[in-house]
Amino acid sequence: MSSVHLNEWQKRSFDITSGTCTPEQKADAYRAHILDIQYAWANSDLSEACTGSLFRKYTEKYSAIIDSDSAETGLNNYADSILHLARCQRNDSDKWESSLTAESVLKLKCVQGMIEAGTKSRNALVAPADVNIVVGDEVYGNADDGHPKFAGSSSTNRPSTKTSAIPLGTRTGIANMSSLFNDGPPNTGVSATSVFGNLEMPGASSTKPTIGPPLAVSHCGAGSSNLYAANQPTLFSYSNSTKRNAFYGIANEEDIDSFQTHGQRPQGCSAPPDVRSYSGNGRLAEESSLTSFKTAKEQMLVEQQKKYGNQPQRTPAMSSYGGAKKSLGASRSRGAFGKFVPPVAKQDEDEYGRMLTRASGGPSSEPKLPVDERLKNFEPKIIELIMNEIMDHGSPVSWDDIAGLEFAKATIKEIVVWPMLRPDIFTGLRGPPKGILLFGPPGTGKTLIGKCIACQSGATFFSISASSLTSKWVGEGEKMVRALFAIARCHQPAVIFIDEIDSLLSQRVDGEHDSSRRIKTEFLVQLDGATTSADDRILVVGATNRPQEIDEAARRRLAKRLYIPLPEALARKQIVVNLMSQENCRLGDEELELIIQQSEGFSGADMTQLCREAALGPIRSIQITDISTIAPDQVRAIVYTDFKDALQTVRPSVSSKDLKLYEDWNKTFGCSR
Ligand SMILES: Nc1ncnc2c1ncn2[C@@H]1O[C@H](COP(=O)(O)OP(=O)(O)OP(=O)(O)O)[C@@H](O)[C@H]1O
Ligand SMILES: [Mg+2]
Repeated sequence: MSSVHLNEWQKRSFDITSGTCTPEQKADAYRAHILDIQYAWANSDLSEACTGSLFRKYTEKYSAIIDSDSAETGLNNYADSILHLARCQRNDSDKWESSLTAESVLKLKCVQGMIEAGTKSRNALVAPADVNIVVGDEVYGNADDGHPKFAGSSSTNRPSTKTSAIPLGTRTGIANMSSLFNDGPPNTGVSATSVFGNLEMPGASSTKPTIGPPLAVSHCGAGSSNLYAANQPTLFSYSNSTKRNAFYGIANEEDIDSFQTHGQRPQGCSAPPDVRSYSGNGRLAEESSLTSFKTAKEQMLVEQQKKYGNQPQRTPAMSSYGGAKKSLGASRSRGAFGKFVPPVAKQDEDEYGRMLTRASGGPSSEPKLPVDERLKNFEPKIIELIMNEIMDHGSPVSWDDIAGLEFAKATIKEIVVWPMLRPDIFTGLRGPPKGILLFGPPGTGKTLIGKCIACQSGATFFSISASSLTSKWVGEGEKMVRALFAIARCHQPAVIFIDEIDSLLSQRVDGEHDSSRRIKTEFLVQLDGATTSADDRILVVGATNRPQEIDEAARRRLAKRLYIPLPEALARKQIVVNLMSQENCRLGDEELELIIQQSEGFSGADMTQLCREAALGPIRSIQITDISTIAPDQVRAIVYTDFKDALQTVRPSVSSKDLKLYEDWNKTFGCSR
């Protein structure tokens, strides 16, 4: 070798042995050695014997690094970087276009051979990978018109472990293949006509009985039959479905049906070949079937068949091609309709009965047949809706939590609590009214009273909003109302609290939508107790801040109309004291009085808002930088100035004009003294 080469060689050898080289560098160095050896040999610098010896030595060293999967010393055939390399490669596959055309396919040697063989040889046409088809000796093509055909006569079958006899069609039972594929998949790119020319298929038109010899078919297993269904360029057909099924044996019936093409193709005609295999890679299915190669789809089908046995499996590729015949109804058991459940199932009704009985607190064995009977007239979904979504179990509220409103509280206790406790005393004229209307300005505690009734009355409490009773489905709203009262009757004593009742029972006007009018009417009927017995202990409590909008019929039925006014000074004081008792607050009596004076005209909600705002005062006085580190007990107490600041921003939400309206309505329709 030249001195230059030797120097380089020595340098590389030194690097390799120094121990600082990475496997990649070592591999490169050895590869360079090998190239040098080849180069020297080519220049006759090395003898053949020496070249062979060196070449072997360094190739072994090189391979030891390349093939080793050791992370420290090997490259594992560049496994880690191979993808990176691949990514760097230019890839023009998206620009690739198949060179196959209708003409070029016909010119393919294999196609030519097949057509030729079809005319001359009885065995040349179909030899799928997994199905051995033996055609009797007498079967051969009739080449009088140049088109391959099967002609049948008597034959002997080759013995097979699992055979099905399939008669071949005579010429009269042969359909033109081109007509069979006019409805074929558009993605084939090559029409079947062009693939096969005017190749005629036997038995496609099966109106006449086939008289040909039986075709012995040997199945290689479940998977193979499925594979067959997927790829078979089936150039024969079956005269009826029984025979067809006999042919497929244990093959999946849906797969078979997927061969049924749309439209004109007559039932019982031959299954189409998988034309995609012609257009996709230019290789005939016949050829592929002769090898053991399986595409991923084929393998999947085999796996599915193994997994699910004979259960019908719908395969997308197939259904996209055929399957029109069975798609109606057959697919109902799965897919979008698979989960459909009829809304009213007989057994479900009984289950609802039991559920309702359980929900009412009694053991499931407790006989409550009359109750359940009445609810059976309602759709379970409506009952479920009311049971699950309307029954309210909110956070506990006591009467003391409601500041002021002494008269309203006393009246409600009289109407709701006592009769519930002593139904035997509150009978006849002393019987409680069936409806209460709580009306007043916003934020005065009407909803709060409803919650308190829920907690304190001991009755089953239904808290519903008008929107949950109205439905976009015509007729559903009335059913909801009826179901609500029916369920309430099953759970007596019961309180039905309807917040914002004005939206449900607003005055009926001309041009109003029919469904909302019907809901109102139904509600009034139920409210009137027309359908309830006198002993029913159901109370309807409505709350509204728009009493003037309530229908006069509804107003009459809500006999106790209680005005829930703005809180008086004492009530406002109680709200502040209640809320501040949970906080670090230092307010003198005088300061408290000042706050109460300055909050004249505030509603209960406004007072709550004032306290919230004041509570933020100490936080606002903390430096922003200290906020993240300050301990909670270091935050200063809430003081009068915080309230003074809060009063600058919190204003009363009820105007004196609005207040006048409520007072007038109260004077006209209210029950307050
Ligand atoms: N009398 C009260 N005592 C204590 N807190 C009250 C009182 N009134 C109102 N509040 C406070 O105001 C909040 C709002 O009250 P609530 O929701 O009961 O008002 P409302 O009368 O139903 O108003 P709207 O008519 O707007 O529905 C309550 O959660 C409560 O914190
Ligand atoms: Mg309310």
